[in-house]
Amino acid sequence: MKTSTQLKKMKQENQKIAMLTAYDYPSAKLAQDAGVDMILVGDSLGMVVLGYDSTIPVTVEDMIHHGKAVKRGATDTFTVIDMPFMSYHISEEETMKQAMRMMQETGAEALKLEGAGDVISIIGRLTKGGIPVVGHLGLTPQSVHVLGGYRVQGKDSQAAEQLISDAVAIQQQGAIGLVLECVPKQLAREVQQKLHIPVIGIGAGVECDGQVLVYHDLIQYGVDRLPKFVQSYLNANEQIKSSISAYIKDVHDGTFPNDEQSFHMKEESLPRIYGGQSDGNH
Ligand SMILES: Nc1nc(=O)c2c([nH]1)NC[C@@H]1CN(c3ccc(C(=O)N[C@@H](CCC(=O)O)C(=O)O)cc3)CN21
Ligand SMILES: CC(C)C(=O)C(=O)O
Repeated sequence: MKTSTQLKKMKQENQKIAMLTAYDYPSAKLAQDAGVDMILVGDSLGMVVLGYDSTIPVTVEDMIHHGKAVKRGATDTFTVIDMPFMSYHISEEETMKQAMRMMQETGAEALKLEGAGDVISIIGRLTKGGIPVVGHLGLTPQSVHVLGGYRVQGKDSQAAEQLISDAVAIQQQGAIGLVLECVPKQLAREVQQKLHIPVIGIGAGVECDGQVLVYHDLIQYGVDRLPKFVQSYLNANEQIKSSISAYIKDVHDGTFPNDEQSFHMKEESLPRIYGGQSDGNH
């Protein structure tokens, strides 16, 4: 497993970090087997797996349930899990309790928290408690209704400067990494150069220290609209649908199952289950 120290070293040596989300045992296992550097149990879970139209309905319970499955499939990959909507905003005590549960029950290596403001001091508290934290700035989907939609952030100089100072503050609190989502590439480059912790981008250009994508976007699985920043490598939707159609046809046609896919018994065993019909006396 790559540790947070090794991930920081990758940045120093200009080695790009490939991160991918996973939400269950098979996605985690395949991501690990393919060799991803880090896994994110993102709260995008709510949208791509649970069918909500935002990440807001996702609960700590949901994250733990899926996080446990991911860690069973990714025992040897550094795994970050999202603290969901409002689970780190009620009070410091509530935040610490939920963070403790998420770490202890899932076995994840780190937690990710969106935003700055009050979140900055919380990142310091969690770090002091022994929990590695990844920050998340730019488009922070848990605030979609405050931001007024899933839109590019940090486009004017004031917003860009605020984002840079937030990034520095998050690093000062001990964060081990930062996700930058949907910001202009020039701003991402600025943050990448300013920080010594890895900056992982999504819709933030190529000059980040690494990239993260949503698993279901990468393979086009169950999603039908892809954001412009996604690179997709497979159309699982088409392949899965045509496989299921072929199965339906085979069942309807009576060509599945064939004889080889069926279980057989010896002829002489038949009489008993048919009530002994073949002894000739009935
Ligand atoms: N399937 C999926 N992929 C993701 O990357 C993702 C999620 N879900 N859910 C949680 C957040 C929400 N994200 C999103 C969702 C939509 C856009 C989007 O439609 N963006 C527009 C740009 C709009 C603008 O120009 O300001 C785009 O065309 O890409 C971006 C990020 C990223 N995350
Ligand atoms: C899009 C990534 C960065 C994320 O936060 C998620 O998957 O929830």
